This record gives sequence, C-alpha cells and structure tokens, in this order.
Amino acid sequence: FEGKPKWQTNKLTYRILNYTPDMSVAEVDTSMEKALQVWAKVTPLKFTRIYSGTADIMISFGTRYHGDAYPFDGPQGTLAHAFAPSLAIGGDAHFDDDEFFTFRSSKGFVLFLVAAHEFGHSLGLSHSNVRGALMFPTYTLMCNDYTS
Ligand SMILES: COc1ccc(S(=O)(=O)[C@H](CC(=O)O)C(F)F)cc1
Ligand SMILES: [Zn+2]
Ligand SMILES: [Zn+2]
Repeated sequence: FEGKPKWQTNKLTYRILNYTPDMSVAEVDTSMEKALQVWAKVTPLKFTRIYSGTADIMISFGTRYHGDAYPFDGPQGTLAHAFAPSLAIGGDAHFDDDEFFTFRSSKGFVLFLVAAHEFGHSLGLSHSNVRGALMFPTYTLMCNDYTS
C-alpha cells in the first residue's frame, strides 16, 4: 500500500473490547476473525488475539460520543470507522452499535463485511472506486460474497 502509513511489523495483535447485543459472542468473534483472515490471505500479516493490555487493533462497539473525536450518528449513516496505522488509536476499529449487526442474514449489516472493510482502513487502505470492491465506500454497493 504505497505511500500510506504502514505497520512496522507483520505480526499484529487485536483485542475485542466489548460486544454488540445484536449477536452472540461467538458470532462476533468469528466475524472478526474471518474479517482479519481476509487480509491475512492477501498480505504477509499475521493477527494474534489478545485479551488484555493494548493491542494494535482495538475493536469496540459504541454509540454517539464514544471517546474519540468522531461521534457516531445513530441508526444508518456511519456504520463504523477505523484509524490508519499509527500509535495509540491508530488501527483501532469502532462499530456503531445503533446499527443492527448480523452474522449472515440479509437483515441488518453483516458484521464480517463491515469489519473486513474497517480492517482495510486499519491497515492503511483508503477507498476503492471499483464497484463491488471490499473497500468501496458504501455498504450496499459492496458485493457480499467475501466468504470465499
Ligand atoms: C463496506 O463496508 C463499509 C462501507 C461503508 C461504511 S460507512 O458507511 O460506515 C463509512 C465509514 C468507512 O468508510 O469506513 C462512512 F463513511 F461512514 C462502513 C463499512
Ligand atoms: Zn470512534
Ligand atoms: Zn471505508
């Protein structure tokens, strides 16, 4: 990813700080793992989950003001945001819990897809103008078959 901030190592850690009530803990864990595997398959990166301390990618669910300068906007609109690689908040991914996240049903937003997109940002990627691409800026126009 030329020119963009990049992680200095290939071994990244991630930590899931809290969970959305929309899905089971196992479904959230699986969604995040699969979303990270999408990137692990196309980069030399390895992701290791940790359960305490500060990870490179801190994953959390929140609504409205949730501790950073980018408050969420309630249902619809922004689904999540993530920060490009840098120290502290860099790499972190926040999910708007005013949205309904789902494991695989077409109702709500498939957490795996949103997470895979956000982790793309966490790795320093910006948007793609290729319709259907994972990094396409809107959820609806991104095709949903990234479970390959
Ligand atoms: C394909 O996955 C996503 C598309 C669009 C979004 S978003 O509508 O939350 C987007 C945030 C983003 O591009 O990560 C918007 F600017 F808020 C999140 C995930
Ligand atoms: Zn945030
Ligand atoms: Zn995006």
